[in-house]
Amino acid sequence: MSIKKGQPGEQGLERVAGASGTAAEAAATNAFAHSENNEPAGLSVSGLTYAFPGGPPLIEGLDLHIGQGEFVSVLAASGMGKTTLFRLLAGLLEPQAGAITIGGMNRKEQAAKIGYMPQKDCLMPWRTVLDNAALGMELSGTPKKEARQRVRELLPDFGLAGTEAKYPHELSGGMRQRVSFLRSLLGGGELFLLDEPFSALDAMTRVSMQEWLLQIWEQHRKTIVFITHDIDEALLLSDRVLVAAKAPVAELVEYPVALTRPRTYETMLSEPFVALKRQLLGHFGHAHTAASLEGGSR
Ligand SMILES: Nc1ncnc2c1ncn2[C@@H]1O[C@H](COP(=O)(O)OP(=O)(O)OP(=O)(O)O)[C@@H](O)[C@H]1O
Repeated sequence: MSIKKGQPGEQGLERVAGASGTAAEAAATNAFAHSENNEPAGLSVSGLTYAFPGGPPLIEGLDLHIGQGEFVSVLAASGMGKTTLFRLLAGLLEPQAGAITIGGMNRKEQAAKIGYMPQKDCLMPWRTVLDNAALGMELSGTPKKEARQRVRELLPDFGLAGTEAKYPHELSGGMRQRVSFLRSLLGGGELFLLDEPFSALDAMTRVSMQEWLLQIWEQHRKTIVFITHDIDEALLLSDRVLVAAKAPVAELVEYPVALTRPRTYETMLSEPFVALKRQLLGHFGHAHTAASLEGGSR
């Protein structure tokens, strides 16, 4: 099974977003855009099937393609198997059937390109920000001095200026997530699987992290697959939102998000944004909420 289109969009919302010309151009001129073997990091999944031992299938015959440089969110009800899908993509679980390729190559050969970020960051508590962030580069063979220099150059972009000698326990949740992201990026990460990375953050920090992630993505144009329960977050960030229709997950319904970029929090107040939100609320059966967004008080 494959991705199917969501309900027809409102006026101006039909453009199928994806690895656009601008994304490709950005990739061509960006030092981060390709890792050493110069393969792009589009993700393809075909016939993916998984069940936990003794359990019913959670994912059955799923096909999926995410283009190089795309930002795609996955929305689904709790327990549908989003984290399981990510763990399969990251190679932490083995599917019973199906293939996963990255840049046309088997996922296993591309493991170094995958940055999997679970909800809780996995920083090493005994390492400073500088040493945590440099770890990815060091593991991929870059001399320590050079890795540290690269980290120092990028700390300000990641909102981490002045933190290089700090330890994880001295940082806020948002700062820890940014160190973790920087480590993956510098380690050659091309495809980022972000599993509700902001869910543990307070509302204000979450907003600034969303804006920060958009800015970093626009600079570096990595491929990002993002799990969230939050429709606003999915729409603000993504080129496409994929919704799991029913269990087992055999197909994902696609909602292209053709809102202009760069996007900021103001975008969420715009009419096209609200129109898309109405569609998604409708998808999840919140007909009353969707109707009230139309201005009615039914
Ligand atoms: N190790 C495991 N063994 C058996 N069943 C599991 C295991 N891990 C998860 N499950 C089950 O698989 C289903 C999908 O879990 P998963 O964590 O992928 O869902 P999810 O969509 O990410 O949920 P949430 O949005 O609540 O995080 C759930 O019913 C869960 O109980």
